Amino acid sequence: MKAKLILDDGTVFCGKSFGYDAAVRGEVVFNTAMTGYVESLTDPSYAGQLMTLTYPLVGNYGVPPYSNSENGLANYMESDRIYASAIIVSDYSEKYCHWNAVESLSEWLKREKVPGITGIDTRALTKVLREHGVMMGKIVVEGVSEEVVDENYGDINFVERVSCTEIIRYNEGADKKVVLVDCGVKNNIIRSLITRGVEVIRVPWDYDFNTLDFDALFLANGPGDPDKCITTVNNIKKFLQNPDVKPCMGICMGNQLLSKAAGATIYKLKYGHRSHNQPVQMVGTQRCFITSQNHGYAVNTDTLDNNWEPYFINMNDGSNEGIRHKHNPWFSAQFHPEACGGPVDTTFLFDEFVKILNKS
Ligand SMILES: NC(=O)CC[C@H](N)C(=O)O
Repeated sequence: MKAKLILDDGTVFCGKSFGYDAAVRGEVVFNTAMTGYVESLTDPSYAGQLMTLTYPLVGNYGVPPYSNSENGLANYMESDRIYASAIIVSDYSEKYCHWNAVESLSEWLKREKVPGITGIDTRALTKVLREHGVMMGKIVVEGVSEEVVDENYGDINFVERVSCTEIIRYNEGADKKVVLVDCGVKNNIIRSLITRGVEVIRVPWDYDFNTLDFDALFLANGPGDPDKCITTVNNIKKFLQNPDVKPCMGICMGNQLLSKAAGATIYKLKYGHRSHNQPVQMVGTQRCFITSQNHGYAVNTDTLDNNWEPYFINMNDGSNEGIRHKHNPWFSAQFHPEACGGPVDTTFLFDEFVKILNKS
């Protein structure tokens, strides 16, 4: 079936539908990673976005099963469904070969009712987005209704849509308890905590966790504009003001929310960071890490309260990549230490967090 991608500035790209045949509207973003379409599609942080992949050949390693491990988390996915609104590729391969694949990307997209378009010059499209900045767009499929929900990405509280609605506990009974605020958490963050021997108490984004009995706080990733999460920021502020100081770590949206609680403001990047090779420098050292990232907003470091300082800085554009408190064990990263771009280059941050926690 013929399909078109129509950007809000009027640019049109023609291709073919290989996913679910339906029209969809969303924020068109690009990701330059060479692999990882399964993890990216199931990352709740992609909610509301049409994900363009610049790497041309997509689909050739198929899709793994949703098999669950004993803790109830899907083994090979970042959540239990596709969250991206659509996928845009250059050259879709229906044939696949991988020891763990059970179906093709097309079959999976169709079953989950997610549109996919192939035959698009995704590098040309990326040039448009880099010049103009990310923008809204829609995919329409020939012979199918073109009606779409007319919402603007920036107006929606996506966190509310993807967060869990009740408390879920993992590794119950472990010595130390970590409250994990679920703004749209990726499974590998939960796995990274469980394998380090702590109990994880996963709470909804707007839950006042300060009322619980716990030893440390973890702020997860999530979709959309962090300025929509006022309730979470107020809960974090309460946590930071508590004289009983407990460790805290944040990732991505977690970095943004912790920074907001520390007085900072947020701005939108022109086209975000979505790739496996974003270089970040640890401030005060000559150490540079190649990191995996997926974010569209950034922290304005200059607006941080005096008790805080930047922890990491992006070496491409100088934007903030993490913050830390000058005296208390509170820190966060804008990149994803749990993601396997490297594959384990920055997982030491989890070790650091649990080491502080076990000492406390
Ligand atoms: N992965 C994330 O947590 C993304 C955070 C936020 N939604 C952003 O785009 O900046």
